[in-house]
Amino acid sequence: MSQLEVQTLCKAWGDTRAVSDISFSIEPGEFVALLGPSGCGKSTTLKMIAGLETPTSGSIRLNGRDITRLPPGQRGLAMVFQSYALFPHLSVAENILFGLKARRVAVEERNRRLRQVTELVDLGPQLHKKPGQLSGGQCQRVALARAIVAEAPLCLMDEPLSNLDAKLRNEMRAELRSLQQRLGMTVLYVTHDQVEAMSMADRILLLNQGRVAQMGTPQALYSTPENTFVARFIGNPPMNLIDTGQHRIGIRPEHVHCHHQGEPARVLGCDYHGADTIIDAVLTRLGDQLIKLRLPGHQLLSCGAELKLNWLPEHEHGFCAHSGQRLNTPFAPLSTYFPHTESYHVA
Ligand SMILES: Nc1ncnc2c1ncn2[C@@H]1O[C@H](COP(=O)(O)OP(=O)(O)OP(=O)(O)O)[C@@H](O)[C@H]1O
Repeated sequence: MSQLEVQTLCKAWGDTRAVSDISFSIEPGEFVALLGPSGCGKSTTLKMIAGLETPTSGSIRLNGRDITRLPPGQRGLAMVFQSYALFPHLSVAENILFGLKARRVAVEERNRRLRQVTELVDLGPQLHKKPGQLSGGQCQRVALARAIVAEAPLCLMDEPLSNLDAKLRNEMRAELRSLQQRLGMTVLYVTHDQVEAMSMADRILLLNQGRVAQMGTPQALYSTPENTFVARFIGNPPMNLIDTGQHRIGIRPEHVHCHHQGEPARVLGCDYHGADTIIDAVLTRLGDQLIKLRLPGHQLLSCGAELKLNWLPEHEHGFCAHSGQRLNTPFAPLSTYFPHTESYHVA
């Protein structure tokens, strides 16, 4: 039985349809990232699962129990918020144990869980401090500890790392993921950051305009995007989409090579990233459509330089020019215009 089962969930405010017919399930111990651009309905979905927003229609089941209309306190869920939501006048220990006290869990049991969790999140020396005396990363650990001691069947996390600086965020991602795996926690994690979702999640639920664009493993979304929205949202720089009139052909920047035979292109500029260089060019025989390629190392190509670009036919993704849906039927690949031979790197 799935831990969480969401069926045809909808939320509308007047004419605004924030969430339309969302269905998905989460298995026990799974880490699912709820990903999508601003305004796609992530928070609304999370709030409906938490009981902070009433669905217009649809159902939510937790461990087989229908919780659609239950008040938040009776759902037995743990939550970690972006703002940490710590009580400033309570100590770290009191903050961590607040929920257990409210549920009248026995003192011995509370202390046992506190000892266990402080070791897990490395907060031992901070237990008597107030949140105002802690760093952002430590506050985040307190919020995590509070969710862990709840031992809830599902933990909802709403952009919990977005207030941390880039370095700490990276460290906390790895820490959080390893804790979740060690404890077998089931997590639904809201983020708008595809790197976070790709690196942490077992599966990603990608939303677009209140609907499910695709749900699957990070690899599935990357290698077989079901539509042009997924193709462009996952991957940085995004997948190139080239209109051929009949179809839209997708090619990832890392799959484009410079080649002595290939589609003529003119360089617009280079962006050096250390390990590689992103080159912007236009395809001169295809209406000057923009194409990006990722080449290893430091590439110095001047604006206006002429290139020939090629890629393997199996790296092409075909999409319907009108609906943007992935083509399951064979399509005429662009790369048949020029036979593939050994590629070379730009000097
Ligand atoms: N209380 C409300 N009343 C009316 N419209 C709302 C309300 N809350 C959200 N919306 C609308 O519903 C849509 C989805 O909003 P939601 O906050 O779920 O998006 P989100 O994906 O979480 O965005 P972000 O990443 O910016 O937080 C948006 O168009 C938003 O304006």
